[in-house]
Amino acid sequence: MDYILELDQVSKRFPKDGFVLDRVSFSLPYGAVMGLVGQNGAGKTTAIGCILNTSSRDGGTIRLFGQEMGDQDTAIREKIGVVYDGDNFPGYLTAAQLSEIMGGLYQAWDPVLFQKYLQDFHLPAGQKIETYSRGMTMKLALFAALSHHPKLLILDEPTGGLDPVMRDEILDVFLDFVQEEDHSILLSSHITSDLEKIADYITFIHEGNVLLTASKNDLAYHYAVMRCKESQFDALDRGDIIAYRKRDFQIDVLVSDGKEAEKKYRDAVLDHASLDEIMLLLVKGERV
Ligand SMILES: Nc1ncnc2c1ncn2[C@@H]1O[C@H](COP(=O)(O)OP(=O)(O)OP(=O)(O)O)[C@@H](O)[C@H]1O
Repeated sequence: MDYILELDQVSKRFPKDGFVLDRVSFSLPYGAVMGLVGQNGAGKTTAIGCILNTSSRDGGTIRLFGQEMGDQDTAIREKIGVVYDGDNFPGYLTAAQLSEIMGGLYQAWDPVLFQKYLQDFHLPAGQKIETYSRGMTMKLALFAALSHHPKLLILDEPTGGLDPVMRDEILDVFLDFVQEEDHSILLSSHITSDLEKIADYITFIHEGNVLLTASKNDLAYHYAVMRCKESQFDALDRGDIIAYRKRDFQIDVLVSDGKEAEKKYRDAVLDHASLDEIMLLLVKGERV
């Protein structure tokens, strides 16, 4: 399989607060959307900073479009559209002025496409960006990222703080973007329902470590939560248990192959594992 983005054992330390991004590895294929999920402070933004080379790393390799990106690598940067959580542009600019500035930064800047986005999504070109609502600002950032014809979109919490209608509109723009088979998206998000809708792959990150990286189909069709009594839990092969959590009257056990588990443990009760529940079990659960 060809990958648009590959992280291999990427590490980054912040000695002052003791945070370590610890040998993070994952790969994003062409034509796919990967969701980077994790709690606040898990290391998502740090990982994105390493990918974009805005943050130096202490170890590991990152390949974009099959190459390692150097500091002056404008050709690779041209092919990446980036949207950060929060303010992406100075508020005193209008969208029309922003278009002129972007034209100077990106060879492939397409003012006609940018203008079309502004019109289609009712963003006033002559109004200062600081007067935009949060949703309008996020849309503007996304359209600016798309208007230099990138192949890879990297989005840090692009739908955070948006209402469901606005989120849905933005998710549709993402889905439209990945219709092209050489386009991919890496997005970090806390909103697992968004990822259920658009992600093909999910990477769970916790305290700087990748806990799990898998295709969403694999998670949806194979991963399951087994509800066990204590005696059933004791009889499980330890190798079948990814993580477990003791509750009042049962033990929830995350397994990677629900159908196998159903065959093997005839009296087992198995439920579909939602992203939220997988995350909860990986983060709060215990390992054997
Ligand atoms: N420039 C920095 N200097 C020192 N510590 C930093 C710096 N940037 C991030 N950190 C620390 O690294 C850890 C991971 O932060 P990061 O922003 O990557 O997490 P995140 O998963 O993106 O969180 P959130 O969902 O809240 O945005 C945190 O403990 C944070 O304090």
